[in-house]
Amino acid sequence: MAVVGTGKMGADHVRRLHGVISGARVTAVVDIEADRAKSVADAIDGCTAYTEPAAAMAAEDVDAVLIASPGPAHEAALIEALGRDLPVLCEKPMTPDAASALRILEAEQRHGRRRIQVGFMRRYDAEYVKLKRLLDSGELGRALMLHQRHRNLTMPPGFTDAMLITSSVAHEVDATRWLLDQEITAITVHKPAPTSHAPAGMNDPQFVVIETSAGALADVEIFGHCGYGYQVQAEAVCERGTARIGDEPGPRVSADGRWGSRVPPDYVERFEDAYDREVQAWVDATRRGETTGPGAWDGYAAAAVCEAGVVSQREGGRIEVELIERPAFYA
Ligand SMILES: NC(=O)C1=CN([C@@H]2O[C@H](COP(=O)(O)OP(=O)(O)OC[C@H]3O[C@@H](n4cnc5c(N)ncnc54)[C@H](O)[C@@H]3O)[C@@H](O)[C@H]2O)C=CC1
Ligand SMILES: O=C1[C@@H](O)[C@H](O)[C@@H](O)[C@H](O)[C@H]1O
Repeated sequence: MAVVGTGKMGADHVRRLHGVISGARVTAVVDIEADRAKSVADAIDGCTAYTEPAAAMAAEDVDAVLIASPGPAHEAALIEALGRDLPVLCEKPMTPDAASALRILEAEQRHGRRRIQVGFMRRYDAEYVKLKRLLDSGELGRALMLHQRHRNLTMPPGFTDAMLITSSVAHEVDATRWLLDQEITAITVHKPAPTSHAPAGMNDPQFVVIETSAGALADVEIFGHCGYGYQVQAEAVCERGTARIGDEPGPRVSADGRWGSRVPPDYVERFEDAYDREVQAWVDATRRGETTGPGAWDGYAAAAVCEAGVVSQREGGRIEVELIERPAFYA
């Protein structure tokens, strides 16, 4: 298979595909930075480095593609993969806005067969899966509210206010839709006084309120520069009880006069198992000739909600989300 984009996520996925996952072999890696692709390819027997996604996808030994280039580059790579009938695991966001996401929905429907899985890996995280099962079981009754916290140690240079929504809150947008099995109908983004640790001019943290089709409310604290680690938590408030995840990712250690757990530095460590399960599930489905997991409809819905969120962030107030009717193809 080919991996497109060999930056932080792409290189980690290559490591995972090569050393952790069974049933797949990385034969091509692509990066517009030729040296970066070459250094990743050189570490793997039989792997060729490319600078053009189309050239890698045309290679005879490429049967599937993992896309981990930046969001704005996804549309072209997805169209190329669909044109070659290659199964794809595309990192989130599927595309950066609703119009481009719609073009992908239309292209996949014209293709006539689902080929795209989107990298919303929280659906494969053990704690999220347990929370989903609990909510689906009905034991706690109907879910009324979802409280979510998403804190990053720091953000890479160039990370913008809009990306807090399109790149970070995108995960809670998908988690809310998936956990509650409801579409999102409106979003409001609030901007408290920023932390002095954020770059000048950046509104960080932000507080997002999401309304759903069945009248549930979800909130998300997104904090890009919390300064102490990477922390993702969620609590569902239901009619007969509450359920909370994400409090304790590591073992509780007593040592040096202290007791407690550690906070991981980033998503690569916090969600390592989830990425492993996500990629293994994709490889297994691909080998069976199937496409499973979050798909292009989920990528489109998330893009539309995030786009509305960026409008709320910029202009203030509550913005309604307009989704097209869900095509039967994505039922
Ligand atoms: N699921 C998750 O938790 C996470 C997902 N991501 C997603 O993964 C993707 C990559 O993010 P990072 O690895 O953090 O970015 P990065 O900036 O570290 O790496 C991106 C790489 O893609 C290369 N690139 C740029 N345009 C390209 C093109 N047209 N074709 C091929 N290569 C190209 C760049 O040279 C760079 O090496 C993004 O879509 C991002 O949103 C990122 C972090 C976590
Ligand atoms: O996708 C991711 C990053 O792009 C984003 O910047 C982080 O905030 C998220 O936690 C991570 O999962």
